Amino acid sequence: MPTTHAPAKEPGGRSAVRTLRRLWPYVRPVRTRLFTAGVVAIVASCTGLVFPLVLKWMVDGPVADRDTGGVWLGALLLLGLGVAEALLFGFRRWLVARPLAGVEAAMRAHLFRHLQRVPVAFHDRWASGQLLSRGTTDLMLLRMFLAFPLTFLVVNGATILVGMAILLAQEWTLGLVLLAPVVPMVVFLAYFEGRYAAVSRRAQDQVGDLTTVVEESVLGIRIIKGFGRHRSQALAFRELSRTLRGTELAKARLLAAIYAVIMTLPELAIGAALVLGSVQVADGDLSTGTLVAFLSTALALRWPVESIGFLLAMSQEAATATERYFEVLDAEPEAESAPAPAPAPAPEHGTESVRSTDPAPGAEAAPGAEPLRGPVRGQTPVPVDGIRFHAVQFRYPDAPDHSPAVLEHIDLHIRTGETMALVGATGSGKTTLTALVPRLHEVTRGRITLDGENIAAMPRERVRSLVSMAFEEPTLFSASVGENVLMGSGGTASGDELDRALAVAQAEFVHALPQGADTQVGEQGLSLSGGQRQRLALARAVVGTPRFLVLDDPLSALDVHTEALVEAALRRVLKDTTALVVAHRPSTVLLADRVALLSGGRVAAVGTHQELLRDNAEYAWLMSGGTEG
Ligand SMILES: Nc1ncnc2c1ncn2[C@@H]1O[C@H](COP(=O)(O)OP(=O)(O)OP(=O)(O)O)[C@@H](O)[C@H]1O
Repeated sequence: MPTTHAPAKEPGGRSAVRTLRRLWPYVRPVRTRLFTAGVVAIVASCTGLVFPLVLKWMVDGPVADRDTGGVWLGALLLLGLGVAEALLFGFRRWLVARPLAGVEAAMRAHLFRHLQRVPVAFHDRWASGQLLSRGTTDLMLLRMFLAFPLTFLVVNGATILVGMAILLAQEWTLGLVLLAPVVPMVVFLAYFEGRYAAVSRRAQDQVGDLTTVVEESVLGIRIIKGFGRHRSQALAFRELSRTLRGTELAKARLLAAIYAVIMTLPELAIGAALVLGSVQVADGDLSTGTLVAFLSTALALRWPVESIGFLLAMSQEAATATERYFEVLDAEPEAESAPAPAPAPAPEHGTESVRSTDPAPGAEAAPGAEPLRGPVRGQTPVPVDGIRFHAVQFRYPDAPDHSPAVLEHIDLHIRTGETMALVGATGSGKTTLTALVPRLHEVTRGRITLDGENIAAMPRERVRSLVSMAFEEPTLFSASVGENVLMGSGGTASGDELDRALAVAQAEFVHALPQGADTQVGEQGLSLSGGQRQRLALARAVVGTPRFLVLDDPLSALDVHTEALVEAALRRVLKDTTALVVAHRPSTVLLADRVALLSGGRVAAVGTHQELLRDNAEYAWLMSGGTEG
């Protein structure tokens, strides 16, 4: 199964440090704790460097003098140091655990909020698995980075500096021998950082692709089983996991090379220092205690040095995770008022004025006149104009530059109280047109008005409180039936409203569910039948008596008997509202006062069902059961 990739950027441009700096706003609130934890860890780590000094004192003092009491004192001192070190490290962990879980939660909440605010077109472009992996795996990597590599790169760096100072102070010639590998190691690490960045980016993107396949397989399990596609699905999964495995192995090979160098060079230096030191002790130029202390300090520095490799690797992965996280957060959220679309061109011949030949209910206002009547908001009469499309053009944001627009020169007027059916062949643009009314997409040209007000200038929330929708694919959420339905009124409608909406949608089956309207519908409402889901989606659209109703083929999954019942109830609702209803069947069309025929993204004709049947061959063909344009 092909997966849609997130529009991923190649790593490069930004350095890991610059990328990671973007985490600062999230880390800022916990900076004091993080800083304190860093200081505590440095003290704990440097405590480890006192061990060799105690050893030197013991070897040159009590051990050489055969002073048992002194040896016991040294041993107690070592024990005390060990306990102090362990307690300090424990304290560090306690300091960071809770605040960093908070940072992760805040980042996740921010990501989720942002995903709700980006335009629908963003979700059309991004694979859900990519978004999921950014909200889970990547954020976990970031928490681990803040808890561990960030602190320990500083702590281990400080420990190495203090340790080197102690070594140089004890015996500077041997100290220089240990310092010798530093330059080649830095050059080597710089070279590998870029390669590791590229491969870790690839791996994290592939985790996103894999997540997408798993998600699709779980959600589409019925199709997969029904069509016996489990083998091909498993094959797609295996292919992707094999690719991911290959990338992880490439990562492991790079890490192995880094480890090999980071571990071998210091070991060689320690070996050389041991030989050189032994010669100096034999020559009497160095005390045995100093050599023991020197080598113990060098060995104590092994872990801080060796850990640099994987700490850098984890930091690089965190930088990639940060980059991936901000790729989503950098996506522009929906602007409150839409960018000004290009001015509408002069209406072409044969648009609304020509086609609206019928004397349909809710007579057309005289051009230029804006009658004030109808529904009253508070005490102020509002202009009654219904839904108007003025020379609307629409092109999907990711469509190729010179491709034709999906909708072109749309001039339509759905008068107040009128129901207009939208009929057209598959792919003619019906769903796209309906999505423009609640501003799920912004028109690229022209404008749409609700009671004379340009929706592009209205707050999006207001548009959506005026316009209610039911989509062809009825999506329900993991919540109770009642919550799903009341969502349509923004949660403000009463229990009576709920009952009314359920009655309208012929969804009284709800009362027979185990807990009535409180029954949980399960993920995506899959515990209900298709027709039941569609009726609940319809109830959600009509709850709270919306001023404007947009229904995208709302009756497609109902049996003939239920359809007739829903239609009868819907007819009552449609009387009090202004509605645009996508219809494929004559029975749905008959709910409407007038019909607009959409053909190739243009309004080809507007009239009553009878008129269009008589005058328009395409319409007659569509109503007789044709589906392809
Ligand atoms: N998110 C999208 N991005 C790009 N193009 C799209 C997108 N959604 C739909 N299209 C294209 O827009 C055109 C109109 O699609 P639309 O879904 O509006 O048609 P429709 O008339 O509702 O079809 P149907 O009756 O089959 O539901 C199609 O060519 C389709 O490929």
